[in-house]
Amino acid sequence: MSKIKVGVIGASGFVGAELTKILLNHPDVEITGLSSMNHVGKPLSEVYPAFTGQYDLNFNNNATVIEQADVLFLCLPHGESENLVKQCMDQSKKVIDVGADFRLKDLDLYKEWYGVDVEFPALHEQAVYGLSEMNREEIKRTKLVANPGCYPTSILLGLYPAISNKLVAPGSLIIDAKSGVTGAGKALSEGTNYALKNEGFNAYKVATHRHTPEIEEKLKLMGAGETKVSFVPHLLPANRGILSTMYVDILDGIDAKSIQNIYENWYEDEPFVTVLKAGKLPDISHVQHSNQCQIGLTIDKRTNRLIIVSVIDNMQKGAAGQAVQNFNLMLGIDEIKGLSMVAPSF
Ligand SMILES: NC(=O)C1=CN([C@@H]2O[C@H](COP(=O)(O)OP(=O)(O)OC[C@H]3O[C@@H](n4cnc5c(N)ncnc54)[C@H](OP(=O)(O)O)[C@@H]3O)[C@@H](O)[C@H]2O)C=CC1
Ligand SMILES: CC(=O)N[C@@H](CCC(=O)OP(=O)(O)O)C(=O)O
Repeated sequence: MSKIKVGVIGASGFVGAELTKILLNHPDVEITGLSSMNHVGKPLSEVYPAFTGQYDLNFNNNATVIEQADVLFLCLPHGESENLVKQCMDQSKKVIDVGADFRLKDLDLYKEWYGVDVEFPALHEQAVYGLSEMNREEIKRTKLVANPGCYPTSILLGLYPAISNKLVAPGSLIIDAKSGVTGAGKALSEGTNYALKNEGFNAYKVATHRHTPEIEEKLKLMGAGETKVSFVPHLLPANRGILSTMYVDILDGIDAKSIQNIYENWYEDEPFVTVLKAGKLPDISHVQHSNQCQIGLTIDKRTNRLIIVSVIDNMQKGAAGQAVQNFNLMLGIDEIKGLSMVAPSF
């Protein structure tokens, strides 16, 4: 079988580099181009010396990379993708957009939270939200995937069985999440400066983070109805990983064992989601560098709350790994191909 020609737009960024690393080990892929804005003409190894002596390719411009590939991954800042996706689709390419431009179906909400005007609404209608475990069949049929945000991936996977099986009263949910600093991308601002953040730990964008409408919109599709979430992200002094904790009121009459069983059965056949045995809790170090999500459940009998703890690697299941999972689905390839299943980090 001839290899699939793949280009990475914005390969000079953290997610683009992580994707390039994954794609290099994907047996069905030939990387035909890597693009950047400020590094065109320079080799990948100059920006990421880890590639030295292993693999190299000069960064090219977007138009050339699009032309030479059949499938494009876009790893760009918000608002930069829409135009380029239009160019890709006009040339009949398949696209996985890792940024936020196509995640929200409600375009008024998108404008409100991102401050970006939509130029091509029909493209937004076409896009399928790429939470692989939720929309697998639609992803297989689409030409445009909107890869989910990193926080929403961990949160939605954690809540999916409880919401879909109506185990909890969605009402208003409390979500408390922590992300490693790679979540902020390569262009480190003062907010993620090592000297300022190492040994520190802070909440940010409390109840104002742009992932809030994405979480609410997708929870509704899972059956939650009109739900509001109080979402509080924190910056963790670690490179990678997201740990999200969700607190939800259990509906009367549902016991701990049933909830545990429903979760375990729901994800039984999922290669990238594991529900831990009762009493066990996940740790970001158990999923770093892999495409895994691990979920631990606790029933707080005193308050009648289900407390769900969900962990992922923001660069893998939260971005590049899930993007390749969606690529495999779109191209009819085994879903796990090229993806790291287990990657102990210690
Ligand atoms: N980091 C994470 O954990 C996650 C990130 N995402 C999303 O993925 C996207 C990329 O994030 P991340 O890699 O972290 O960000 P980075 O800031 O690390 O990288 C963005 C890259 O985009 C390139 N770029 C910007 N504009 C253009 C353009 N017009 N054409 C070509 N290249 C361009 C820049 O290239 P250059 O420097 O060469 O100009 C830069 O290297 C964002 O939308 C982000 O929100 C999603 C989930 C998780
Ligand atoms: C730690 C940190 O700063 N994280 C980023 C979110 C990660 C990200 O890149 O957002 P998308 O998934 O929407 O693309 C933030 O809070 O803005």
